[in-house]
Amino acid sequence: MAPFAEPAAARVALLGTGTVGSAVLERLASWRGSPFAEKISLVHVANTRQSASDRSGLAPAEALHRLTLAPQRSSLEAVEAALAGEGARIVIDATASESVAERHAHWLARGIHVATACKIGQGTSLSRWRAIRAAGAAGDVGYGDSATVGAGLPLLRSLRELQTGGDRIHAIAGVLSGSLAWLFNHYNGMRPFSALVRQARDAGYTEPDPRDDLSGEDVRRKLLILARTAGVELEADEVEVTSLVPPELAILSRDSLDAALPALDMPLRERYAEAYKRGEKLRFIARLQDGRARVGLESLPHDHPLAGGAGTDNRVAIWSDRYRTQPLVIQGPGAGAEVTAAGLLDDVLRLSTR
Ligand SMILES: NC(=O)C1=CN([C@@H]2O[C@H](COP(=O)(O)OP(=O)(O)OC[C@H]3O[C@@H](n4cnc5c(N)ncnc54)[C@H](OP(=O)(O)O)[C@@H]3O)[C@@H](O)[C@H]2O)C=CC1
Ligand SMILES: N[C@@H](CC=O)C(=O)O
Repeated sequence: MAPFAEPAAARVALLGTGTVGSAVLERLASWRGSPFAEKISLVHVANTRQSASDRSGLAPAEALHRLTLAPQRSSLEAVEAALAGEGARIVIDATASESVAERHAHWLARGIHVATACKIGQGTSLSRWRAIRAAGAAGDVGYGDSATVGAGLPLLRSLRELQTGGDRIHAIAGVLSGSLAWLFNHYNGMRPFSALVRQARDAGYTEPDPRDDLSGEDVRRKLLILARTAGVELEADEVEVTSLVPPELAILSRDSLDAALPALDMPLRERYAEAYKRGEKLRFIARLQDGRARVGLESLPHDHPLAGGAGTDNRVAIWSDRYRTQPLVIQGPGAGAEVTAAGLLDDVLRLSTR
């Protein structure tokens, strides 16, 4: 390379073209002609069914169309070959896939950066979290996880910066689910809760299976990521989780779920009525303190600091050495395609110049 030549654009593979993946493509397309676009070359796009690769770059606005025409079946084996070439290599994980998460450490070990919205990599078993951390450190590659908690809100970044500045994290508490925040901000006992769940799903706030939100599993993963980032290396089963999903709903296949959602209605109407009588609000809260972690629905006084916010707002309080009495509070939209895609692409831009 000539001494002052521009570095090659980072080569990017996007896995997942659903709610978040499509928004990533839209944001990339909106960068056309801007300096951001020059930093990134999209060379591979895949969902579960198909994949399309082009070494000279796929136009983001046409990527979904290229995918429908692609003769190539989707295979995770193809990702490395598709990324081969000069410049930084980055996988964007916009799936909710166990098999994609299982490969994060592998890609890092091969010198490929990973930017992920999926929490299964860092938010499930401790051994997988450690494998990802170790592979990233050994390969001097980056793992972009901003979108995994708070859909890109500066939560993980703040925890890391506080610790880099010498603080110990004492406790974390707050609303970590955008869909549950939206549900409890809108539920007033009049419309059935199940109807609101359908609306949150259709707006793209829930996980592909909304039971992952309602059961507290998604919040468990986020709390595990926050706790581990704060130096509290918990195993998944060390988080006490109280689910909102009745057993008869939990056992159903995804295909039969929609019709059975009204099973949520009566128990939540009762919880709401009790809270209302006391002048309180229902909020789905995650708490970490003294190495103990728990997640579940709480009834909070209406003026409680964690009861505020609107829409899909996450609201998270962090206590540390410098924020000993009054916590640092971070609030903002915690779900939705656009903010999540923006968080992912912030990470991609950072990784592209590492
Ligand atoms: N929605 C939100 O507000 C937020 C979501 N996230 C996370 O983003 C991720 C994606 O969520 P969302 O877009 O809503 O989910 P969707 O179900 O809309 O999209 C998932 C996509 O992943 C694809 N996919 C699944 N497995 C594979 C695989 N092995 N290889 C390639 N593609 C695969 C699916 O393919 P196919 O189309 O063929 O089914 C689909 O295109 C989740 O992990 C979620 O937790 C994080 C923050 C906020
Ligand atoms: N389903 C999640 C989406 C973001 O992680 C949520 O509701 O917070």
